[in-house]
Amino acid sequence: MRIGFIGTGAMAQAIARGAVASGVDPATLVFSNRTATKACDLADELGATAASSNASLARQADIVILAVKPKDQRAVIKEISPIVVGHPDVCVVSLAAGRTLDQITTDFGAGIPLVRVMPNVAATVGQSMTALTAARATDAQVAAVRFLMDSIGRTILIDEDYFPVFQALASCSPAWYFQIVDSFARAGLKHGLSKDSAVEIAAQAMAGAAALLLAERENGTIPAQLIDRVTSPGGTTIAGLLAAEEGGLSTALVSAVDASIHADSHLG
Ligand SMILES: NC(=O)C1=CN([C@@H]2O[C@H](COP(=O)(O)OP(=O)(O)OC[C@H]3O[C@@H](n4cnc5c(N)ncnc54)[C@H](OP(=O)(O)O)[C@@H]3O)[C@@H](O)[C@H]2O)C=CC1
Ligand SMILES: O=C(O)[C@@H]1CCC=N1
Repeated sequence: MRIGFIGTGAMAQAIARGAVASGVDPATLVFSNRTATKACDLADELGATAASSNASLARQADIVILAVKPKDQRAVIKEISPIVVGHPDVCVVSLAAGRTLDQITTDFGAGIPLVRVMPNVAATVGQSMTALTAARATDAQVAAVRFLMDSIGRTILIDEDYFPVFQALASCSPAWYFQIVDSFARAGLKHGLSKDSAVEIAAQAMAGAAALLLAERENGTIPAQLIDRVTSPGGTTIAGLLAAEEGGLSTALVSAVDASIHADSHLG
């Protein structure tokens, strides 16, 4: 099975490197990119192939991954639809935020096998949380795409209706977590730490908290129980937690998710 990536930016690079690291034969990967040298460089790095055009790539691949920005997707679909339509053995995968299966199907002008995927930036370090949903793809095609995404982190199959909220919680939230760490680092700076140390300290605390939560979740533990484990009576954590809530922490995060869902509805 040959896998083609149209667009070799941050996401395509992460997925392709993850796939090769987890044992996918690089000879089965083919790349094309608007700036062709980028596709060639990635192909050289991995021992894969660069295609001379998006159309040439579509002729070679069983799975065609559209890894371009949402605004560039329609132009790519125009180039490849004459090749892909009418070949149900070819499955198209979209990474684009805000573009629904229906919108993509309309752009192709026919009901081709489609998988919509939403990874996140932590794919670069094999720690993505990735959602998948499909239309008309066979179980084998969905399984092949999921196998690929499993190589960059955790995956979940969800109904497409939940993509906007998933995207906020998993794909936008890394930027919000970076902002939170940056804010903690400023607090560290205020109290005499170097910014660099404060970033390391806050980021490791965040990573440790996430690892603990995911491990304990297996036993049914919920975040509130872990909060109770950290907060001593009359102690420092409860003082800080209440101050953060007074500053609107919970409502600010819910508003962030609402704003992201609203923005998503205007992307397609
Ligand atoms: N970044 C993220 O955190 C996430 C991104 N996504 C989605 O993933 C997709 C890719 O995002 P990302 O990797 O960050 O984007 P990048 O900007 O890093 O990469 C996009 C690539 O597409 C190439 N490109 C643009 N137009 C064409 C074209 N007509 N033909 C071939 N290649 C083209 C660009 O080429 P050039 O080198 O010439 O610029 C660039 O290399 C987007 O749809 C985004 O919504 C989803 C979840 C998270
Ligand atoms: O900001 C964006 O639109 C994309 C979608 C998810 C992460 N980045």
